[in-house]
Amino acid sequence: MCRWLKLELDRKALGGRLRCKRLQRCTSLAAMGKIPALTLSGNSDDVRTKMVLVAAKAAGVDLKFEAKAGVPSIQYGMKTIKYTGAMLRFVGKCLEDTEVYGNTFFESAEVDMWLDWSLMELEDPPADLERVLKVLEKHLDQRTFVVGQRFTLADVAASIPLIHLEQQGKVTALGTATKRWLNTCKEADPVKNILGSHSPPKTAQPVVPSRPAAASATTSIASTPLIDPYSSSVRGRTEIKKILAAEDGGKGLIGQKISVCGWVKTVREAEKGKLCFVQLNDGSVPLDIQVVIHSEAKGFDTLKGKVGTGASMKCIGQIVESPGRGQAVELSVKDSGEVILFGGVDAKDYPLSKKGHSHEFLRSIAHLRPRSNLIGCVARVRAALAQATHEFFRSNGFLYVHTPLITAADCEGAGEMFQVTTMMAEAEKDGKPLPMVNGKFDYSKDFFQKPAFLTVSGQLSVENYCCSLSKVYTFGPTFRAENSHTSRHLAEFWMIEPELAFADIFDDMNIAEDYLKYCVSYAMTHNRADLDFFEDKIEKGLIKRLENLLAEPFARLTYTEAIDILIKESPKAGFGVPVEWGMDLGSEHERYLAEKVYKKPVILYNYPKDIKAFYMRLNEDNRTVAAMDVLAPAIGEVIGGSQREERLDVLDRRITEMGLEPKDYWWYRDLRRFGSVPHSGFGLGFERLIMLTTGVENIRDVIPYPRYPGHAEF
Ligand SMILES: NC(=O)C[C@H](N)C(=O)O
Repeated sequence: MCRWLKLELDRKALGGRLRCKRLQRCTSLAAMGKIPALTLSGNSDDVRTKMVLVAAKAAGVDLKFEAKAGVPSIQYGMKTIKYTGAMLRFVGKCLEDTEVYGNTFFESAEVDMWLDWSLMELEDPPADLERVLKVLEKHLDQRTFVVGQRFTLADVAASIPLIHLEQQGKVTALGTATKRWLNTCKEADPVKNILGSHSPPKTAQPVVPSRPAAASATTSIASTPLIDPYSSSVRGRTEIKKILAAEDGGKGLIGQKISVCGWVKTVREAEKGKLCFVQLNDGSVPLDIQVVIHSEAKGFDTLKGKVGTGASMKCIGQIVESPGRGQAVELSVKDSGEVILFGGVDAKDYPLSKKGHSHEFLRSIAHLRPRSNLIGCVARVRAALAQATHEFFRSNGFLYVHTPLITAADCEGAGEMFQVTTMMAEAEKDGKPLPMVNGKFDYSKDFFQKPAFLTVSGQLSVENYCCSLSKVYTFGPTFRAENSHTSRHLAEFWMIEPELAFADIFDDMNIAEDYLKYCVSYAMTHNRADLDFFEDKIEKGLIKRLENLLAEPFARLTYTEAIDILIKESPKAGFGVPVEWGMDLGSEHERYLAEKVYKKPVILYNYPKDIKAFYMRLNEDNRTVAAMDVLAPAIGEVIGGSQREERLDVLDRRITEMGLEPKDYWWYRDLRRFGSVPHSGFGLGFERLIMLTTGVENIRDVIPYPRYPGHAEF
């Protein structure tokens, strides 16, 4: 690749405008260029991290943030940039069309000068703050900004550490010029965006902003405001996550007056009723905050007999160091604090107690079970994995397509579909018999004028979009009317189905593996506290299993090779169902391969055609099709996919062989008549992915409202 092109691609990756003329002729190459994202990792509370984030915002550079302990650094592909000065200069120089590094050659040198000065003099804690502030006051006396006529890196480097010191109560008096300048900086968009629109000083009362602050582009805990902007009905509250999931466990907030709202997990009285210990949870983290309510607190008397497990309340108090074990800080509610009870609970009626419950019991109270630790953790991981799914496909250029839920086509040809009809309700309403013709139901009288069903897969519909937009995926509910009572099947489940044009079965395997790993690593980064809960309560060794999944390439072998291995292993393994070529592998065989033979996920491909669907591409051998399944330890099959049959004559033969009617698939066949291309795709059962990531063994516990035979309540 030409050097200029590479440079311009890099510049584009950083969010800048492309200038190179040559590149305009090479747009197709640009589309192919694999451009790594620019990422800053560091502690979100670290002033250096904040400086770099503000500088990137000011420079218009797309900088992804990843919370991580340790010294902040920027990663770009394999390259790393460390040290605050170097990082600030780097983001300042990324793009040609910004002025954050000054407007002229001389201004840039001035920016450099003040950058070095600030990094040296405003280090935390500064050696001699009074002297430093004097220098700054003198410099700013006749100026709006530190250098030139606009907000530059010099302002970033000086203002952010000062704001930080101010928040810690270390700045007592500022000169008039410095105050004016600092206010200007605080009002600058990049600063507001990263630090939040209001940074409460140390002992501020909770304030409800009149207008909700715009969500920050970066999603670090520190860059969102301490007080939730959408909490006006309770006059402001802080999410418990902001306190307990902070890297210092909330210690940085000691001394601050804070309000929290939530549901009581446990309550305990002490000192003859003069103290009340409450564990409060608001769902933002799997951790409860300990609230110690003293009898002199306003509202204390209203709690008597009403605050049991499940009650909802708001507590206003001060964050103090916790003398107890298990938490760094707690909320102390004394005479200047207040407790407000929203909804009390009569302990004898509330079905959830503080001790654990069986998963079966929780299912019977699906409306209340989100308050259990288990279902709370599952819900957070489920949401994160959905987010990861969209992020993965979007960043790889896939379009999200909504495929219909009601369909007249049976994708799998399996016939286990839920029928959608209004005939029965109408007949019942009118008291008339169902319309019949020649001894069969007369569907021409039905809503869709033909039999219609809930979809079992979005694949056939998404293929149409694939054969025009190249890379697409669908993600939605699918339905199977199997009378199955196992812990692995549901009548309603969610499926992710990507479809790629100009791709064979090996491309399909590559994307499946990359996607699975992306999701697992996303949960490891964003949901560590939830995963720790699963490790502790559900599956010992879960984290290790997930690390293993990420560590190595998945094993890949053909179905025929797998059968050979399984036959050899049979005497030792003692399978319930004997192994022979042509059989559909059972979960005992699949798990044996993944857990015992390879000890990691395995992709099997080239299955016998007779056990697979009609749309899978027939291989040269005429006996197998280009189908693949991903099998994971502890779970079994998580993904099933194939290269699709793109040759019309072969497809027609297969449809007929399977006892289906080619005319029912007229539109699917049209794609093979007009501009047919090799293409591939797969389906991943979303609930299986959650089971894989959490270790939860019953599929009914990873979906909010499980649907299975006899169960459609809630
Ligand atoms: N999109 C897919 O390949 C999934 C496949 N149709 C299934 O239902 O298993």
